[in-house]
Amino acid sequence: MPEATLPPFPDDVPTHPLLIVDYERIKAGDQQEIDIMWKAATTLGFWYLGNHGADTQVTSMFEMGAETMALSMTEKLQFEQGDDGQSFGYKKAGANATDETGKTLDTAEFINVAKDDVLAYPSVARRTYPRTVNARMESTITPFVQKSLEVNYTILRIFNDKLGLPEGTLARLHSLDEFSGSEARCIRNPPLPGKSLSETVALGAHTDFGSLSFLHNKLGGLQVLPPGYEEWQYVKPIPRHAICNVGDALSLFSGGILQSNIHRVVPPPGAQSHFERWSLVFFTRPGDSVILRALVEDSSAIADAVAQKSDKSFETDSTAAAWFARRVKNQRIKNRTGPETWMASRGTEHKLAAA
Ligand SMILES: O=C(O)CCC(=O)C(=O)O
Ligand SMILES: [Fe+2]
Repeated sequence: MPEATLPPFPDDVPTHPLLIVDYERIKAGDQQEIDIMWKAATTLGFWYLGNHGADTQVTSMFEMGAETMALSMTEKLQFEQGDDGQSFGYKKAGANATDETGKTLDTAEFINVAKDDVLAYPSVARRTYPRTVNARMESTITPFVQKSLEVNYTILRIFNDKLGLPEGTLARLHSLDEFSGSEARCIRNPPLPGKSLSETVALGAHTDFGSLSFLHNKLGGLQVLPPGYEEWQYVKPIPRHAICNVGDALSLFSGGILQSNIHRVVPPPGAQSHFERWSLVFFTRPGDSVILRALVEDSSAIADAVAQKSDKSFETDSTAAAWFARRVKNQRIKNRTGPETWMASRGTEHKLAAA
């Protein structure tokens, strides 16, 4: 759907402001701009990123998503991610719980494409995909993934420096040569007019599992629960601006200096609620074998941060692959035995909430 036909985000709905960061400036080393991003990443963990240069790739990815979601359910289900903790592939709407009660299911369907399959194409690295994905692998998905990798590795390089880590530390933990959970995701959420908000949570409250998320959306619906707030706050989409956020892995590596904040997706507000909501994310996640723990030996700033939070643990004893599989698996409603299953799908939000 052309953007011009979508109603604007209503002006009587409160939103949570995010800092705006210019990608070209941080890439060029502009310290003032880097300080803005650092402030955002160490407080809420969310910021807008303008001037990222990915607009064409994003538009094509939404076309790929529309072509994929238009396939028959029978065809899409051949590529479903399943109940074993595998993220790559198609996820049908209603496959996941949205809270500990297990009473409401998610309303979003999405397609996840592994960066490993994109980089290996036409060889199959992790799994196969619907024909609409294969048809656009070279023309659309590879350029989007390459661009997203460039953006996220630029941000990782800057955080590496700010955290006082030896050069290349974060890059090595996210090596492109190692299999990882990094993936591109295109999400479709249908309009559900007349249903109450509690029945229509598109994606339940969560922190992102990996290190960095590069998100593109057009309609409202994304909400954050900033530290110290009791009510969810909408994040208003700004045209041609991505929303970037820190995930649990990077928060753990940094000893909690970088913040991985809880968020969820609900139907778009006001007149926007009558429209399908599409969003697109590239998730950068650590290499599968990397243990998620604070890098205390590599940075005195991280060691100090951990020492100051003696009531929190930044040692997970978990590889990135196991962390990711545990969380994906335990939010699947098929695997639910009780509230403990939901708790088993959680990340750092409880441990770090009162930091
Ligand atoms: O659709 C959105 O705006 C956010 C999606 C999200 O949080 C996720 O896929 O992890
Ligand atoms: Fe998320």
